[in-house]
Amino acid sequence: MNPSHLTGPVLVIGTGLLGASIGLGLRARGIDVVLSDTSPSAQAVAVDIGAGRGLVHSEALEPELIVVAAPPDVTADVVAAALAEYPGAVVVDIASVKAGILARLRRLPGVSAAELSRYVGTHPMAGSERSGPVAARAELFSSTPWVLCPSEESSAAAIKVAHSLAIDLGSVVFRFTPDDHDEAVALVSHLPQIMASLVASRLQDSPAHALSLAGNGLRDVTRIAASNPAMWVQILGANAAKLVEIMRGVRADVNRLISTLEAPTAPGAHLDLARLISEGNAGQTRIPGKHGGPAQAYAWLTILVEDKPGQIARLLTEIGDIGINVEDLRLDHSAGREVGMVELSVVPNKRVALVQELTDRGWKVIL
Ligand SMILES: NC(=O)c1ccc[n+]([C@@H]2O[C@H](COP(=O)([O-])OP(=O)(O)OC[C@H]3O[C@@H](n4cnc5c(N)ncnc54)[C@H](O)[C@@H]3O)[C@@H](O)[C@H]2O)c1
Ligand SMILES: O=C(O)C(=O)C[C@]1(C(=O)O)C=C[C@@H](O)C=C1
Repeated sequence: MNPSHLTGPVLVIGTGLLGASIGLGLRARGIDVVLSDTSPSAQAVAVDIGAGRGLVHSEALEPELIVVAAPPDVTADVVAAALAEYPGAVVVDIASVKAGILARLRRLPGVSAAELSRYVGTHPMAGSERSGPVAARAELFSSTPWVLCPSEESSAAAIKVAHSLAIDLGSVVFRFTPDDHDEAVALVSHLPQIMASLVASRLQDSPAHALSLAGNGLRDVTRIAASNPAMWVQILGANAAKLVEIMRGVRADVNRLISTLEAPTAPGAHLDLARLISEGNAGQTRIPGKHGGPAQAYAWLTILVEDKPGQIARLLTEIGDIGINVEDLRLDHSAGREVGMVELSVVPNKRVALVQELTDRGWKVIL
């Protein structure tokens, strides 16, 4: 592991999924992490999983960096309080929306331009549909984008510390204005959340026999529909104007598609359906691959495993021994059969070798 750019201590305020993951990642680099949360149980769990030590209010703490990882609607006020209480620290927040937080900070009485020079708004593009410190992972940020949105007031020294945090946690750093950030995440993060929730909400009252046929298509599209409503109310509300613009385009497409499906044999109907799918193909191939690099189509293979403890661990250990990197992994079960299916992807030029090696070792690979 390379030496850390941060020296610490780092105070993390808000020790849920993101705050505790940041704590775990920094602790793994040996940095002193101090944790604080308005929920004593969230703070205690974060301490218990090793994300840092609890803040002791009598301690004369002089943090190098404060990371505000609280919900978006309290973020500006928590940042302001941190700037005032720790005059030597750089303060970053990691909330999912940026322009509104900066605007509120500038409006808050008592937040001077000098104080704002120590603040940088940031957003790690990594997370999960789960909340709370129990779901935290030290590796959450590895190879994922981390956006820095410095304001005109942010000092070069503060931006450098924010940059160091992202780099120490293994992220790829991007720099956007707060407004450009909000426009980008409306499309790549907030719209997907809305579409996942819309699709999943159709399932609420659907007959159980229909759901028993659910496969990976449905799971892929709805994973994030399990996200925390309280958090997303704040995110969507704070980015409403940017979202409305995109959703008007979605509405026009949905209306067009409804008209097409109402007369599926009419001239041009098949062409319109083909257009939907191929426009989707064109957009999907533009999604970058890991490490912020160019899009890469991975090759998938499916391995049948006995449905008993330890089989998947054994499979992954053997793939590790073979020396091929697994890029993605999905698990599935055949209804009513004592067998599981592990679907995994690798870079295309490793697929044949992996199939051969696994077959030689007795695994049943479905091509
Ligand atoms: N979940 C994601 O996928 C994700 C990804 C990137 C960024 N974010 C952003 O990170 C932040 C935290 O999200 P999360 O998923 O970790 O949420 P979470 O619900 O898991 O944790 C939030 C924590 O903040 C605490 N908190 C609330 N008010 C506080 C206050 N005034 N002072 C101190 N602590 C307070 C809560 O008790 C809770 O423990 C949010 O701003 C969110 O927009 C989330
Ligand atoms: O992987 C997920 O669960 C996420 O959706 C994380 C995700 C995203 O949209 O990429 C969600 C919201 C955050 O602000 C940042 C990351």
